[in-house]
Amino acid sequence: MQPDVELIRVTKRYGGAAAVDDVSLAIPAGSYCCLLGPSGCGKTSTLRMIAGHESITEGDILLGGRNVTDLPPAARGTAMMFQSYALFPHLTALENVAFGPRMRGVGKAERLAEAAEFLRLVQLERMADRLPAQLSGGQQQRVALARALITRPRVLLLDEPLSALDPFLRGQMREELKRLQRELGITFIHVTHGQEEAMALSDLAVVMDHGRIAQAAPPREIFERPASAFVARFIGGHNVLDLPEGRFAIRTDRTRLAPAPGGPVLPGHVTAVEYQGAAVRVVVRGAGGQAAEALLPDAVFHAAPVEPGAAVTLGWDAAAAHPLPATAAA
Ligand SMILES: Nc1ncnc2c1ncn2[C@@H]1O[C@H](COP(=O)(O)OP(=O)(O)OP(=O)(O)O)[C@@H](O)[C@H]1O
Repeated sequence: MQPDVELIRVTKRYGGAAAVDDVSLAIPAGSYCCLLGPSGCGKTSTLRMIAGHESITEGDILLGGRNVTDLPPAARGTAMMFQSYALFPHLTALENVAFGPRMRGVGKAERLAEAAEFLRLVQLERMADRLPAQLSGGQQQRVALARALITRPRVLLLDEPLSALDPFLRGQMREELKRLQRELGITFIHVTHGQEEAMALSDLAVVMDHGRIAQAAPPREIFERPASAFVARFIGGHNVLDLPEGRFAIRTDRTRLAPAPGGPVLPGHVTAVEYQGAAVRVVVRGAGGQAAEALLPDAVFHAAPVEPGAAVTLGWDAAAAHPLPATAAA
């Protein structure tokens, strides 16, 4: 299938430094793509270049096979949803959603009917007459979403859409975004700091580091086969260990406080024990000062509990150790 969005050797320089450095990426049509990485890695610059809000220093961006590199935002077929919802405070929810069609000259009755349909899509039809100040953060965000979707974009761009919400609302809104993307069948590109968010949402997760793509793959592949120590550390859930056989990423949930028969081991001392409900996280300072941890099912931990200071030997099945390139920084 032809990719919906294609970045071909895209670079963005602000002054001298490259914020996005020779990035190539193909995002399949109708997929949920998350751009993730630490602060300053170039996620937002990449999104803004796709939207047309930022010029491209070098390279090309194709949307649906069309080169949009030099097109203004409105001519691209994208819509952007921002972290701050940027609703008009003096307009009702319905009028906010109807704003796009109003600008396009759609008649009042028609645009309000269309806006009502999109408010229904985000399950907010009962709040149609409220002003933004009379809505919760999550509700305001749904209005912003409806306002972006009413323009019928082929690609919806979302810049940290969940970061202003409390954890409960964030979970709800996450489900909502995924449902909408599935129902509408359009491509979503979503910038996030959060690996959990990217894991939950994406068909394609793109981990960025210093303006480059560290790995682009379905989230399960990234979790099971991180391409570098940076990726393994960033997505979490892994110990990155330098062993005599080389450098490995070993999932913390496959690490135990006992040697696996014939498997590798790391002796050390417990430095912290953190109860997490279904699991207990045991942090260990291993031989040579390497930090590692074991995420144990609660029953396993409580069958043989340990305390900080205890001498332990971490073990794992040899098959659970994923080899990493030795040169990877970070
Ligand atoms: N308008 C600008 N002028 C100069 N430098 C910029 C500008 N916008 C971004 N940068 C720099 O480009 C780099 C990438 O920034 P960008 O906002 O794309 O990163 P990010 O991954 O989205 O970060 P965050 O998660 O903090 O939003 C950073 O080093 C940033 O300081």
